[in-house]
Amino acid sequence: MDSVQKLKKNLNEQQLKAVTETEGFVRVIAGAGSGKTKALTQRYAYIVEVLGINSSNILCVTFTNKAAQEMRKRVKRLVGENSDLSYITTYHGFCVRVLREDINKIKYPKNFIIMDVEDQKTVLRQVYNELGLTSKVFTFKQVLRYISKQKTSQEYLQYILESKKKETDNEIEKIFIRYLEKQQRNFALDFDDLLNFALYIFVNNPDVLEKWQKRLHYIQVDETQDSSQKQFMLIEMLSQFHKNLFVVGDPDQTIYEWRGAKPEILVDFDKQFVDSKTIIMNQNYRSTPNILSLGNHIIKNNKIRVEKDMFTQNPEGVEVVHFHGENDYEEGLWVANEIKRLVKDENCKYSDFAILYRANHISRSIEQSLIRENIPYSVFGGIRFFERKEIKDVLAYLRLIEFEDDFSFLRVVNTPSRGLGKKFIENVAKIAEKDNISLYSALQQNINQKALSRKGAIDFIELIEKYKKSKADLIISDLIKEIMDESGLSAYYRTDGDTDRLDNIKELQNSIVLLETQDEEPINLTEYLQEIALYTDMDIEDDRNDRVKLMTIHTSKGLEFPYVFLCGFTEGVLPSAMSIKERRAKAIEEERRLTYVAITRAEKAFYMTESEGFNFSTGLNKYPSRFLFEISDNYFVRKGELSQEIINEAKEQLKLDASRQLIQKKFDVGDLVYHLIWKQGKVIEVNEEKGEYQIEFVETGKTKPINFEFRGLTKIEKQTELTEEEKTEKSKSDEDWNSFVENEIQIKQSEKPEIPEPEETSVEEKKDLIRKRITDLKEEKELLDKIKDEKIKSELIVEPKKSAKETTKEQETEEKILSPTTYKSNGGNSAKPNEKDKNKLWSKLKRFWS
Ligand SMILES: Nc1ncnc2c1ncn2[C@@H]1O[C@H](COP(=O)(O)OP(=O)(O)OP(=O)(O)O)[C@@H](O)[C@H]1O
Repeated sequence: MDSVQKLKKNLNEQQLKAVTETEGFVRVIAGAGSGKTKALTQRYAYIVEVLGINSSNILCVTFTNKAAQEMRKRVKRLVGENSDLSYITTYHGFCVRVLREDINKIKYPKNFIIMDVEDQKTVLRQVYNELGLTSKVFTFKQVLRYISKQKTSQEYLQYILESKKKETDNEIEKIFIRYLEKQQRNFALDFDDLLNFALYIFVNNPDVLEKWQKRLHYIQVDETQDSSQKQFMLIEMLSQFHKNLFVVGDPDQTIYEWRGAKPEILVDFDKQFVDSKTIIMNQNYRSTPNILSLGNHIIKNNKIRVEKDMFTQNPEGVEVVHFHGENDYEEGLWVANEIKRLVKDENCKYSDFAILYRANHISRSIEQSLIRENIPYSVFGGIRFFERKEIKDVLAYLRLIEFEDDFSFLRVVNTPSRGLGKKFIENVAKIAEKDNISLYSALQQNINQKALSRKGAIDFIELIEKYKKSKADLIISDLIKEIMDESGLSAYYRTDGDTDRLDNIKELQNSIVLLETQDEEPINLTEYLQEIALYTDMDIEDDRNDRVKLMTIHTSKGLEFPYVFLCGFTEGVLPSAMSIKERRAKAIEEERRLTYVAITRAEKAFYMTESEGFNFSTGLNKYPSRFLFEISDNYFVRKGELSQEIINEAKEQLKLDASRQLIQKKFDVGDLVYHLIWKQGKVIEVNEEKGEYQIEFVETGKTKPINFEFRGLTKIEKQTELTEEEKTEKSKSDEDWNSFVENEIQIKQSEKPEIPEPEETSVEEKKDLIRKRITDLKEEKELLDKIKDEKIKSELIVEPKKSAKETTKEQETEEKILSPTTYKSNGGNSAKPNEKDKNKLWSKLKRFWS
């Protein structure tokens, strides 16, 4: 067989097209399981073997290092050992190649340093020392996030590459500037710099750009849906000479939009490159028709996508199953038993199973069931639930209170930091050894000794003693809550900025509440800790390769497994509470794509499971995911009883959310608007499908996409300079506005609240609610005042007045409500708004609260 035949072998018609269409701009929309990797590697080999192009003239960009390695391995099999495959790389990898060759253009040495996160932290440590800061002000994590955010724009390059100086009073900005100075002095580049520097060199050195353009005859991009704007800008620049650009991806599998991925690059590729060709690879080789139709059925509900229906010629297979449990214990147990049954009846291995979830904390109940049922498992790209730091910390507090053991003492005595260092612990240890007592007793009995009598130590002893006395009066879930608050652990994890840790602790509480509500007898702390100890010390003898794999859906991207369980298919988990709260149609679409990714990982069987109970993250009862209700009954069979009552409640909840989500556009093209940060701008595009405006801001000259529901945007009415008389009127009306707001607060305090509150709310809680509402109301007023002040201060662009027809009555009222000064003219002589306006205002404020 000659090499052409070899490379065309086993390809379907679309794959063959993708392999042989080598010239021009080509886009391949490759659905899940359609053999994208196969097409990409064969195409690369085709260019080398059949067209005779040297591999050093082909750039192939992948999304991860792992994908690049895999691809190099496969290509090597096709083209042999001797080709240079170093241009099969990631975006970062390619930028390093460019910089190694051309960084001297910006007077950096070719042996510049690439910093990893640890190096970044070392630099920050130095900066903190110099500025006399501690991590109490900002954690490294917060600063690193800030630095990365600043580096999404290229502005900072002026400070390191063009020696522009910057003064600031802002603490975090000061840290950033020092960090940049240190980077510059050491010729050190962090990961964000790699792309920015390469782009900077290309933009400012046309000769360098041309050299690279001419060198790279063919460019291939994998997972294009996950590329960011800047990454694609680099590719586009490079492809401008030979104009051979091949992009492949699946917009339905975009799951990194939150991190800057722009699926539009792939979706609108044909618009950007009008002569481009599009190939749709829609034959799936991975899954059964049942699994695939479920995926197709769900993803159809997304609006931003390229229409494509996947098909397969694989045999029918078994039905998709939905299991509903009464609680997460039942859910986990059902999954474990189903795995055991299949291993026994279908003769499959544990490694054939993957358990996927949206959020890490979901693994807790599943892990407990797997351990109980003696099923070996490993957590892919993560840590087992009971081995996570935060869980161990909380349990150590409980253990110390119950058992006073040394391990727990050492773990928590300085967590969070109480300023008790190594020397201090050594002193305690000496006494413990001499008196043959526990470390805790040594400290407690000698707390008045000079060497031990530190504030941190005294507080710690007081805290533990308090709970040793009161533990009998508290249920364990309350005990954890109080410890978290009083020990400072809650605050510690909150400032750490890692919400996953707090979610995991809530999940631990959740599991205890479940135990407490299930058992008639109150559970005893000793028994509980002993049971938990079993989970932290798993000693199942097993073949390390034959284990069930647990992982998040994000980690599962690009992988395939015979049997897949999607667990925790619960509203508030998938879609996540955050995406629901943000109320962005876009965020919900990304969550739907995650569901699609999970479904399409399965080859033989797919299960979706969820359960009733209480969700600590959302503070609400658990209901099945909204996506489950999007699936018609004929696509799956149900196991476990899902009562009509739960279905009704869940749908009611969704209706509530939907009514909140129906956020209409408030502005039209041409409207002048005011943004709290970027000040004055003009709406130049309204995209109803995406729910966003494109706004060009006067001060920065930049255009930004702003969501419809963003509250910090107000319309600027046509306004001319106020006369003195008008200014006096205005200030009078401001007083009226203030007294109106005060008055409203009083009226509302005395009225029965319009928003129904749970019956069991205590008087204290009600007071808190009211206080919160008053604060919110005041904040709303301050916001309005600020906008109003700015409006008057700024020199406004005068736009031709709109015709009455263009502005609807409703918009008028809405805008009047937004603008306090309009009350003056609204009711004729009366400065106060009329009843109708008051009600409108009130409902607006209610919306603001909700
Ligand atoms: N023409 C073909 N004939 C038979 N099997 C194929 C063919 N093309 C691909 N496959 C098989 O289909 C499966 C999916 O392929 P691959 O992993 O490349 O898909 P993908 O498009 O990268 O999927 P995803 O985007 O969902 O991760 C693999 O097991 C692959 O070997």
